[in-house]
Amino acid sequence: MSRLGGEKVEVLLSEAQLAARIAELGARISADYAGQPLTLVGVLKGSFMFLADLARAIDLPLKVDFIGTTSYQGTKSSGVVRITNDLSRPIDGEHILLVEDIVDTGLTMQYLLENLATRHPASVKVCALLEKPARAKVQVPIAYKGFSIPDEFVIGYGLDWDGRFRNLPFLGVVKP
Ligand SMILES: O=P(O)(O)OC[C@H]1O[C@H](OP(=O)(O)OP(=O)(O)O)[C@H](O)[C@@H]1O
Ligand SMILES: Nc1nc2[nH]cnc2c(=O)[nH]1
Repeated sequence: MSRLGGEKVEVLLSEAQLAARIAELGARISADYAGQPLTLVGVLKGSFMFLADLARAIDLPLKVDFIGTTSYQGTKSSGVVRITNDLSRPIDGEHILLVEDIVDTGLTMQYLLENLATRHPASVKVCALLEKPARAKVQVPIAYKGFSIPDEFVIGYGLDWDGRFRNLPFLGVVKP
């Protein structure tokens, strides 16, 4: 059995499309933060693959940390964001780039932006691989965005469906 586990999955963004866009984002981030110390904060679990590729596309002496959040059961947001793993150290005075796989309702990012602001960083911006504008419940400023996508539940490249499919190297949609 393959990593699709027998499900029919349609490719929305191929490995090559993801890689090309991430190279562009990395170049922009490298130029914008040149000469400044930058810390990438990956939002677990969904961002692990994106962060690994983005970090390698950024030509700066980076620091990397992670914060874990959860709010989805299956394909539904509970609306309540919970931190499952906190940052490993204080971030006061640091330039932070939150690295997120997807901004859907926007509730996770809104919660994290408010939470990190209380820790007195020098700046906090958002880099999101995907945005689903049709589902936004709150507006979140995304400084670096990979793709806007239609209102479909997507899987792969870090994103799960009930914990599975994070290891697909592309972004897909499950077909019935
Ligand atoms: O904009 P929102 O509607 O808040 O959705 C976005 C969040 O949902 C997913 O995380 P999830 O809570 O499923 O946890 P996971 O990353 O561990 O899969 C995704 O990784 C984002 O963090
Ligand atoms: N896997 C997955 N997680 C999400 N969290 C918020 N939106 C999505 C989505 O479309 N797919």
